[in-house]
Amino acid sequence: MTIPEKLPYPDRMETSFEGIWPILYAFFTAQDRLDRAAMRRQTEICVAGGGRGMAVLGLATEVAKLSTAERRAVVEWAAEDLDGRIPLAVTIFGATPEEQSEAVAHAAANGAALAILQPPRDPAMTEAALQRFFGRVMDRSPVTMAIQNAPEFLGIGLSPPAIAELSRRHGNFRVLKGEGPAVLMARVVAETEGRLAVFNGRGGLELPDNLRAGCAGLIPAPDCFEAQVRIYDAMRRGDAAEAERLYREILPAIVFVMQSIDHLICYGKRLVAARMGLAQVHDRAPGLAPTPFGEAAISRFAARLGPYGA
Ligand SMILES: N[C@@H](CC=O)C(=O)O
Repeated sequence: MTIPEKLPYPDRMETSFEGIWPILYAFFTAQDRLDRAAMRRQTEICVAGGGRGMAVLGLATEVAKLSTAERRAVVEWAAEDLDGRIPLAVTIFGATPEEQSEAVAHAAANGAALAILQPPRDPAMTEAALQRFFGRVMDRSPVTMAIQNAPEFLGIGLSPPAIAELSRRHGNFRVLKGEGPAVLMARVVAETEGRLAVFNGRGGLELPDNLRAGCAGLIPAPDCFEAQVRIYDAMRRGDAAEAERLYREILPAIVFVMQSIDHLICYGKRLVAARMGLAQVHDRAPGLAPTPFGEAAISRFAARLGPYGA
């Protein structure tokens, strides 16, 4: 795909980047193909449960295990299923700026409001080289840009001052998707001086404290995102006591699931499947195999959370 210098897509700057934007898991069939029906069902759940937006192709979507054709299918299905009801954010995966620019153009052509650049999986890359890499993709992008900063999960990332510098250099870099403690998010918020809407992930760990730190919202997997929408709303109307009460209810499930990304993919996906009424989960290798103990825990959490409303 050729990337035109200036792309004819509409200005999407009006999207308000705040609130809870659940990110889809990748569900597979017994034949190891993406499960179209389960992907559609997740989108319906995200809309019905009050997602302010929806995201695809992050760590929860197992982006690194998908082929280019599968990544494109996930974006196209999400756009088709959302049908403009809430905005779509697409995580961008690729080893070179050119590959990432092609994925950004594809996301934009499918109406994405936000493209979230994941660093290339090259832990040897210096911070300055990573800034240049992101900058090259940002300069050619027709959509609002974010980066996913998850050094603990990806082995590569930017420090708060480097994020701030990148945001000063590139006016279309307006959102940060972090995966880190609330204390770190507070630093990023302070250093970027209001230029970025800062989201955290990590399944929603520390949600009330993330909001106190100045985060605009959260990009969690859908495990218990409707409760996170209620927590977000309670914090925004100043009812911290209610937010903390709701947070205490979901915290055991979040802690259980969010032990690592492999754990999230194995058990978080099973929690969503149980809540959706999906009888079986087919894992794509390589990945963590569930144990009977883990599956029993997921059944307990699913019973406590109940089926999704949609
Ligand atoms: N933000 C994560 C999910 C967990 O919070 C992602 O990128 O998938």
